This record gives sequence, C-alpha cells and structure tokens, in this order.
Amino acid sequence: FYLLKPDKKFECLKPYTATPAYVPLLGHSYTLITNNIFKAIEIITSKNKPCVMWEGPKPLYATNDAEELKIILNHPNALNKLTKFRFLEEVFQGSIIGIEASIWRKNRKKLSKAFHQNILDSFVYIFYERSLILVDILKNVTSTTDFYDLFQKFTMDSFLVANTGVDKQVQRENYIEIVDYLLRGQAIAIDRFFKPHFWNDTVFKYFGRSSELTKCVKETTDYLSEVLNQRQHLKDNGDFNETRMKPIMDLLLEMNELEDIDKSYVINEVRTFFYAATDTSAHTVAFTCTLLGMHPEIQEKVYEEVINVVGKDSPITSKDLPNLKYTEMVVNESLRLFPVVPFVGRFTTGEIDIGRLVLPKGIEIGVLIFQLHRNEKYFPDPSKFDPDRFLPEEVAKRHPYSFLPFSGGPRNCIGWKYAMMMLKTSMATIVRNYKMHSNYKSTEEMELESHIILRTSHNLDLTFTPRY
Ligand code: HEM
Repeated sequence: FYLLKPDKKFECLKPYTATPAYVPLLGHSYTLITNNIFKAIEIITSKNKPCVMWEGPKPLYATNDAEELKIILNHPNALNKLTKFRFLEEVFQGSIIGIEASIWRKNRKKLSKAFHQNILDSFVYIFYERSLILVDILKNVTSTTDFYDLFQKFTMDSFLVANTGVDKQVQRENYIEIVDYLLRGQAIAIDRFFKPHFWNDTVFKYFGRSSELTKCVKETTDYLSEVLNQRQHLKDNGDFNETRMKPIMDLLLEMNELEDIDKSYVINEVRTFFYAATDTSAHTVAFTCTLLGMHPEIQEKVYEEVINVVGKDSPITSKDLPNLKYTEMVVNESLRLFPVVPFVGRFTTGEIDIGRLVLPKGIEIGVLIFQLHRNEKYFPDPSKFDPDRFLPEEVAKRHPYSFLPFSGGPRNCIGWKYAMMMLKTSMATIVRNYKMHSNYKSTEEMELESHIILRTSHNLDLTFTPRY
C-alpha cells in the first residue's frame, strides 16, 4: 500500500498533484521513460502552475511562482540540493555545487573571493582574445557545423586560461585528451542521473559505465594536480604572472596556504567550475546568435551600440562592458527565453511556509526556471523575443524573482558575473565582425530538449556573413 499511494506524511500535498495519471509504483516518473527531462517536466506541469509530481511515494513540489520562489530560495531549510545529486557526486567530489548546506556555507564564503570584481575585470582580455579566435574560426562554418560544439570549444578555451593559466588552444586543436576525459566524465554522470535503472550502485558498477567514469575522474584529477604543482612551483620561485590576471586556481592555491585547504579540494572545485561554466555559457552564445539572426533590426542596434562604445577595431575592455547596456538586455532576453539551466532542485531539511501551503520536511523542490520565464503573469506574449523587457523601467515593474537564469538566494550561481562578462564580450566581438542570419520565423519552431543543460534537439539554423 505504501508503494502504491503517496506517503501519509505528505497528505497535505495531494490536492496539488499534477494532472497526468499517477501510475502505481512509478508515480509520474514514467514520463521520463520516453521523454528527456525537459519534455517530461513540460508534460507534468502542462497547466503552467505549481504542482506536486510523484516519484512513486516521493513528492516533488514544482513551482514557477515568483513569490514562492523568493521564499524558497532564501529559506535556510531549502539550501540542500536534490537527493539525486548524489549520482553526480563522482564528478563533483564534494565540491561546492552539491555539498551539504553546513559545509557549503563555509566553502562558498571562501570561493566567493575568487569572483571578486577586480579579478573578473582582469579576465576580460582573455575573453576578448579567445573571441577573436572564435571570429576567425567562424569564417569556416558550413551548413553542417555543430554550433553547440563550436561555442563549447570557445568557452572551454577561455575557461582553461582564466581558471588554470593553461593555454591548450582548444578551439584550434581537434582532439585534446584532457578535454575528452572531462566531457566523457560529465556525459556518463548525467546519463546515470536520468536513468533510474542505474541508480542502484551495484547495477551501475556491473552494467553501467562505472569504470570508464572512474578512469575519466582519475585522469582529470591527475592532470589538474600536475597543473597545480606547476603553478605552485612558479609561485615558490616568485614567477606568478601578477601583472595582467591571476587564474582562479592560483587564488585558491594562495587560500590553500593561508587557510590550510587541501590540494584535492582545489582540484575538485576547479573541475566543478569547468562543468558549471562551459556548456551553460556556450549554449547561451548559441541561442543569442540565433535570436539575433532571426531579428536583424535588433542585431543592428547591438552593432551600433558596440561601434559607439568600443569603436570598429579597439579591443573590448572591462571598462566598456558596463556601457554595453543594450547588448546586456539582449543577453538577458536570450536567457529568459532559453534559460540554459531550465530547472534546479532543492531538498527541504525542515518545514517551509510558502503562504497557501506549508512544504513538509523531507521533500524535493523543483524550481521551474523555464516555466517561470514563460509565465504570462510576468512576461506577456512570453515566446516573443523582446529585449526591451529589460529596460530599467520595465524591470522595476516586475517581481524581482520572475527572472532567475542564475537562480536566486544565497545558493545562486557563483559565476553569474563571470558568465555575463564573457557573454557580453563574446557577443560584442561576434556582432562587430559578422551579420548573422537564421530562418526560424519564431522561437516556437525550435524543438527543445535538456539533459540538464537546455539545447535544441536539432542543429541550429544559423549563418555568419563577414561585415568587412
Ligand atoms: C550562462 C551561464 C550560466 C548559467 C545560466 C548558470 C546557472 C546556474 C544555476 C541556475 C545554478 C544553480 C543554483 C541553484 O541551485 O539554485 C548555478 C550554480 C553554480 N554555477 Fe552557474 N551558471 C552559468 C555560468 C557559470 C560560470 C561561468 C561558473 C563559474 C565560473 C558557474 C559556477 C557555478 C557554481 C560553482 C554553482 C554552484 C553554486 C553553489 O552551490 O553555491 N556558473 N549556475
């Protein structure tokens, strides 16, 4: 009986149960059998309002209501991640993204120092240099170019320099062993996350790609450990490049000495930053280029702004970024329509009163970022691309928790400023050099899917024509 019906202690959630049929034993999880997680959530939340979905007897309260999200994301009882995060632990290895709240608090404070504005400012020339390589590579795109892959190489290239000080020329080289290990490790862990039959450790060990995953993690650990030793050596000899920028790894290394942090901790955090930073930013560049390709008049406004602020040939610097206001509005509107992290999850460690309901201790919460951004209550005509929604007077009229591409509250994205600076630098560089074109007539023509990070299920329709 327990397996067939929602647990008695969660009775209070029953009136909010999602509309698709509740299937004994599975609850609503059966929707995952034939759909990717993005589609499954779309089906379950088709009424576009908060609801409870059931994984067998285990409830998940899913909401796209800004006021509820404000309460939840700032509540001390909602700082832990979904219990299923443990299936990603083999790649995260106790780093900030999945760690339990009491340890997370201390670590977040330390790591925040690496995202100080002065440090981020010093990365802009890397973002710009790497964008120039991207612009060069864009000369060779054809109708078969995989844009997700192309932009991912750009973000990985920028990441490796800004975070580890290593220049691997990721955009120019076809195969780089360490990048392959990083990406394969990520893919295997995510695959397990969404395949219930692999949630059992023994089944995963004998029938899944467990040993390949262990190898990928070991190889990336060994590589980052070698880089760390080289940085340490440079530091001991007084050869740290102090003049232009300090990679995040060097900062963590300094903290390591000051605050007695373990070296393996530094390695795990840097690897997690890699996972959190690269696909997210790459897919945002891909979506933003496509949206500009669909809207030539908006693209020209971005171009004019870039020429007015930076000029035709000057490098883009950290001083220019605050003045690229319209470019920022465009990036924001792109993140609204296509929030590349379409949902995040939390787990309640105590009750949370969200007004019409008290969420009990011990349930999962789904923060429906995609459905929040497409909620007509906050964004009328939600599938229309309209950067003017981000004019300061329009933003002031809206609920502050109606736009959450980087989530909200104390456990939001630690890298959001880094991401925005990289996105603005790269978009300005691309628009200054190319006219983009896309044949989509509306965003609804773009079939979406997600295996954590949002993308289209087909390659993007996009062409680049040099401006000069
Ligand atoms: C477009 C780019 C990005 C998007 C949309 C994005 C979005 C997010 C979201 C939605 C979360 C989850 C927060 C939650 O659970 O409530 C997150 C967490 C995180 N992000 Fe990002 N992110 C981006 C880029 C980056 C970059 C560039 C970095 C690092 C350089 C980064 C590092 C992290 C880390 C470490 C966390 C975990 C934070 C914690 O638990 O305290 N992200 N991000």
